[in-house]
Amino acid sequence: MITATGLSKRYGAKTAVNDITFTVQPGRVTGFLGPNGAGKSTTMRMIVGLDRPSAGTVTVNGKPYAEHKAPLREVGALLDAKAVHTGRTAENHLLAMAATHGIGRKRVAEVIELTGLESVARKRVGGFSLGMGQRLGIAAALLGDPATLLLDEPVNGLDPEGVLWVRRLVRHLADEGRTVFLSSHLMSEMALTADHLIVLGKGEVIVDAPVSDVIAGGTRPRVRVRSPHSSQLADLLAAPEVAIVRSEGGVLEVTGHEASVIGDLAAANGLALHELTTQSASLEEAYMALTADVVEYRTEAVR
Ligand SMILES: Nc1ncnc2c1ncn2[C@@H]1O[C@H](COP(=O)(O)OP(=O)(O)OP(=O)(O)O)[C@@H](O)[C@H]1O
Repeated sequence: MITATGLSKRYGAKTAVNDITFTVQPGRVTGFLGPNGAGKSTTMRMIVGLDRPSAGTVTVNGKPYAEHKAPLREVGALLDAKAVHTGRTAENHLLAMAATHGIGRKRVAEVIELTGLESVARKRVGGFSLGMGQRLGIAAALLGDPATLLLDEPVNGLDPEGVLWVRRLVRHLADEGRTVFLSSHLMSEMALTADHLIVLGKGEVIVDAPVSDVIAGGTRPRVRVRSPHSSQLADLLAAPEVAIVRSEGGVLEVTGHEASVIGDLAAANGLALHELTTQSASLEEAYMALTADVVEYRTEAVR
């Protein structure tokens, strides 16, 4: 479990993190989101004692990181996959880390296997691709079999098979009762991986809620209807709070009516339907709506 209470970090005049309070619960995957510069990396660094809070506290499994006698056994962190001695082999890197905590060769071999690094374990890390570096970072995070995992952009640089592997791995770790806290800029991936979301904007928590609530709250569901009588149907569906977009092939995109209402209305008027689908809203849309006011580095629309 990770608990932040009134946590702040200032760099000179710049407030990177402003009085945030949140708990990352065990047994579920919590996604950590926010626009560039929102304070995610700063928060993660404070969690693992790499940055000192200007105010407030953050604990991992009940204690500040620095007070744990064997921190690798409490929290495994993937913060910067490139922060590895490039002259070492992957195996030697893991053995060196393991030695600081009295972790044996057997566990090193286990995490190498778990992360699919067997074929490159004796190669120098300097020659690793981004994806291999990520796998090594995840292997290092898992080394101490920790109850809490902190993964900053774990799918960065991974191929589709690697992305799927991370998704399954974090799900498995959460199902074992561990606390999993991960950041990603890939909303579609986050929607598939996380159970709960904490969203930062300009150093403050703007959302702390289940993924399903975030998606449902940020967007109105759309229903796609296809009918040979689409014009007649559109006239019947028209109402002040209802938006209808007509497309080719007798397709209507309806916002403001549930699929059941549309189906019943069509049946009552003897209008055949060839398709009636509720389009699930995307996390990306909900996220964009939520963070529209807190984006610090705005880009111009491409013309
Ligand atoms: N060492 C530092 N000195 C001064 N300012 C800093 C320092 N580290 C971070 N900042 C500032 O603090 C703010 C938060 O940065 P942080 O890297 O935590 O954001 P982030 O949410 O991780 O962003 P990104 O998605 O781009 O990684 C930014 O405005 C950043 O410029």
